[in-house]
Amino acid sequence: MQLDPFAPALVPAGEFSEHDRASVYRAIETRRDVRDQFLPDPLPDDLVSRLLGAAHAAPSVGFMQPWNFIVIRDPKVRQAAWQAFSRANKEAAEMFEEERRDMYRSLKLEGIRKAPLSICVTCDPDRAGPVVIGRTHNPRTDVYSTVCAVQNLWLAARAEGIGVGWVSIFHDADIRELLGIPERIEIVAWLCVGYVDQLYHAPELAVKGWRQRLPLEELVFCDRWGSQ
Ligand SMILES: Cc1cc2c(cc1C)N(C[C@H](O)[C@H](O)[C@H](O)COP(=O)(O)O)c1[nH]c(=O)[nH]c(=O)c1N2
Repeated sequence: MQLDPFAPALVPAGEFSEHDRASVYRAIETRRDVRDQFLPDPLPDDLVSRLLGAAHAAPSVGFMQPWNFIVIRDPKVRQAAWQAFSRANKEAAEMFEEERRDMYRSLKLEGIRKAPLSICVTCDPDRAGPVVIGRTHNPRTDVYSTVCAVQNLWLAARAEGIGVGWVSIFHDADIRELLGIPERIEIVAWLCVGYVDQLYHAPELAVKGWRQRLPLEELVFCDRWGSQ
């Protein structure tokens, strides 16, 4: 898309009404990682386009826009992804200390088959050539940018009544093979996406006693690492 050369480059920032502002914070505060609450209703194409548009509006290093979105509806592909998850999840359980293992196994950590749609988000490190503004001294900023796209999608989905669940318990090679992703492309996220009518009031891992939200004051330093 070409920019209109006659349009003013700077426009008034505009104000958010109190209601607008509250809506943004409400989306942020009530966004949840969804695993089991997905409804089977299919997502209309225009809705999916809006979510992808929100993702594509994310900031990116040097305006690199390194993302791709693989939209997966085929139940056979989702079934195969679930099998890959199951294999990795069995291995994952073994990595936790014995006292935590049973609890880990009791957690639901994906909604791959229940959600009618999955979106695999990838990062192309070569999208903007070998030298990119802002990435010259930290090559990982391409992935950071892609994660910003995921978060935009997640928040837009919340406002649309759509739940999103991020699944990362996979062997990279399994997903690469399943979706035909070339080696040079980085797999960033597998997102389960679907309508929801109920959400946990707090992170499910907190509700289930796995881990609680940390006090913000402990995470904020003044002027120097460790100084509060
Ligand atoms: C990079 C990354 C990877 C994962 C996640 C998140 C992120 C950011 N989360 C979701 C995670 O558990 C969740 O965000 C936290 O527990 C906080 O809960 P809310 O997102 O606030 O509901 C997640 N959840 C899950 O059930 N299975 C998973 O494999 C993953 N993987």
